[in-house]
Order: sequence, then structure tokens, then C-alpha cells
Amino acid sequence: MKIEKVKFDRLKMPLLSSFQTSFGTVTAREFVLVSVFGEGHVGYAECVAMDAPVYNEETIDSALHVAEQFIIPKLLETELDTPEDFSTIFSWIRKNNMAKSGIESAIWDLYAKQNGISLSKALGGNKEEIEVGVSIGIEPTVEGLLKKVEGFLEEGYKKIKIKIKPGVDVERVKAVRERFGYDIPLMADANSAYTLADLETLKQLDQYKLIMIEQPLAHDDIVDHSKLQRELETPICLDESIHSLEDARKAIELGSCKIINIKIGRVGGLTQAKKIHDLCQEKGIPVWCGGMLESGIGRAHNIAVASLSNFTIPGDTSASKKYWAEDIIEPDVVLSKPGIVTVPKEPGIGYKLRQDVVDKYLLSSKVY
Ligand SMILES: O=C(O)CCC(=O)C1=CC=C[C@@H](O)[C@@H]1C(=O)O
Ligand SMILES: [Mg+2]
Repeated sequence: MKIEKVKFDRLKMPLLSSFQTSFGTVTAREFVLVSVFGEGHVGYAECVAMDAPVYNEETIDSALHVAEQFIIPKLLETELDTPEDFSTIFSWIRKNNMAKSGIESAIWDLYAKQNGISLSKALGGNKEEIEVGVSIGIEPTVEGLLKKVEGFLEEGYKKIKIKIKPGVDVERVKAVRERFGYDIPLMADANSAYTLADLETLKQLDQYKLIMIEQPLAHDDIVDHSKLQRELETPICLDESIHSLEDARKAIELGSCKIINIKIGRVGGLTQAKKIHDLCQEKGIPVWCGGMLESGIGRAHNIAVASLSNFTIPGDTSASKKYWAEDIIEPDVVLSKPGIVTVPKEPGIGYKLRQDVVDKYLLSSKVY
């Protein structure tokens, strides 16, 4: 595969409703749409780095810098046999996974289009539809949270994820359980807001039978998580702590988690996501696909990767209309049935780019 040209479009799209987590509130999503050109086709992906280093060490500007200085010049002079070659060639770059993932995922889309197969098929996916869940940010009031949960349950979402932080945790989980019962698949994401000193609070959550508690402790920890998992009945799911196949191997060996949230951007691309998926399958650790408030392009990649067999838990891959007044793809990501998204069979990501909407939210463009 020869990459003839790379294009970065920096976009800023207003979210339909703000999204609060333990580390801040997002009201608009700034991101980079990546296009890679080769043999008459265009591959698309999204660099999901945020505009501040709050989720991981990257920002949009750091990702652009690493891509421009260290990835693109080498990429444009290299013949790739397969998309997997990318992570081998650029394995020398420490972390900066979202910088790598944005380009690597676009190359996967290009490869699938050049070979006339869906991205799902190119990755080895075996599902024609995926069950999806929804992630709800920290709401100002309990009633506001319950109203959101009710709405998403009515749409048939197969997993409800609520955000928690110290002081906004047990009461919220209790309220959801009391209003909607114990049959709804409910989880909580703490985004590293707790420490082992909060053990008693976290143990209180056990009584509410969450399907998991995501990333309760530090973003770069697997040791304290293994101590915590021994104290909790609730399965711990790791998100921010898992940046690589090695992180996953160590966390599983230490018993730091019983579930892993795979995010393509966080782990450096689709090749690494597949490797982590395969390791988890071998070790009996179920995985699911987390979200980074993506536009439809990033969402399309999440749908493809979630079609792999060990993605057995519904991901945060909600419909476009949860986030955007208008998305940059057509058709929008929609629920084909309650809580279900159909995996496209068309070549590549299976969604077309809506250039008119890209132009509307475009901050800057650069071609390499
Ligand atoms: O994209 C979605 O719907 C899920 C968004 C979401 O939950 C998150 C996005 C980005 C960082 C975090 O705040 C959080 C997560 O940890 O999964
Ligand atoms: Mg998370």
C-alpha cells in the first residue's frame, strides 16, 4: 500500500448537551479528521485526542506535532504490505497513541476500501449487528440523571453507564436502582477520581450490583487496582490504565481488572486493539468498546472493532443524535433496532463523509 497524500481537517463540533466527568465538562468536541489517499481511494479516521491533557498525556496539538514531525514524512516514503506494518514501523514512538491511531486507523479504512471489503471483515469481525450502550455524564441533579436514564432505556440501549466522583456516587447509583430496578445493565465510570482511602465508599457500591466499575483509581495504576479488586465483588474495568498489549497482560496477571474497555485511540490503533482483544479472549476477559465523544467517523471505527467476537459487552457506541445536531457522515449512526447498531457491509467504514458538514465546522486544514 502506498500512501500518496495525508490530509488533516481540524474541526470543532458543538455537543447537543454538555458532558461532565470527574475531570471536567465538554460542551464542544474539537478533533482532527484524518484522510489518507492511495490508489484512487480515501481512508478516513479520527484523532480523538482532547484539547487538554486531561484524559491521557496527549492534546490535539501534541498529536499534530508528532504526526507532522515523526509519522507523515516517513509514511509518505514507505510501501506498506498491510496496515499492521504501521505499528511496527512506528513502534519506536513512545506512547502518543492517539497521534498514531488517527493515521493507522485511516490506513485500515483505506486498505479495506482498496480490497472491497468492510472494515469489520478486514479486522476479522464476525457480527452483523452489535449491541450498544450509552454513557451519561455527571448530571447536576438526581432527577436530571433519572430522566436521562429513562429516555435511553426507552430507546433500548443495552448498557447504561453513569459517571461518578466522590460525593456524587452512592446516592446516584442507589437512585437509579430504586427507580429502574436491578435488571438494567448499569455501570459506573469514575475516571480515576478515587484512591484506596475511598475503599469504604467503593464497597458500598457492591450492594447495587453494578456490572462493573470503570477506572476507579489512578489513570496509570494497575497495582492498587489489583488490591481493590480483591476487596470488591463488583468487577473492575480498566480504561485509562491500559495503553498497550503489555499493560493488558500485566493487569490481567495481577488481577487488576475483570473487564477491559478498549478504545482504539488510547491503545494506538486498530492493530493494537485487535491484539488486546485476542489476549483478553485467550484469558477469559470480556472487552467492550469505549467512546471518546467521537463524530460519526470515529464512531464507525468503533462499530467495526466491536464486531470482533470477544466484544461481548455493549460499548459506549451510541447513535449520532445523542451527540450531534448533524454528523459528518451519511447515513448517521442509528439504532436499527432498540439498542442495536447494524455493522456496515459496504467497503471500509461503510459511511460516506459529509463534506458540507465538515466545511461548516472546519477550523483549519493541512495537506501533506
Ligand atoms: O463517547 C461516549 O459516548 C463516551 C464518552 C465517555 O464516557 C468518555 C469520553 C472521554 C473520556 C471520558 O470522559 C469518558 C470515558 O472514560 O469513557
Ligand atoms: Mg472511561
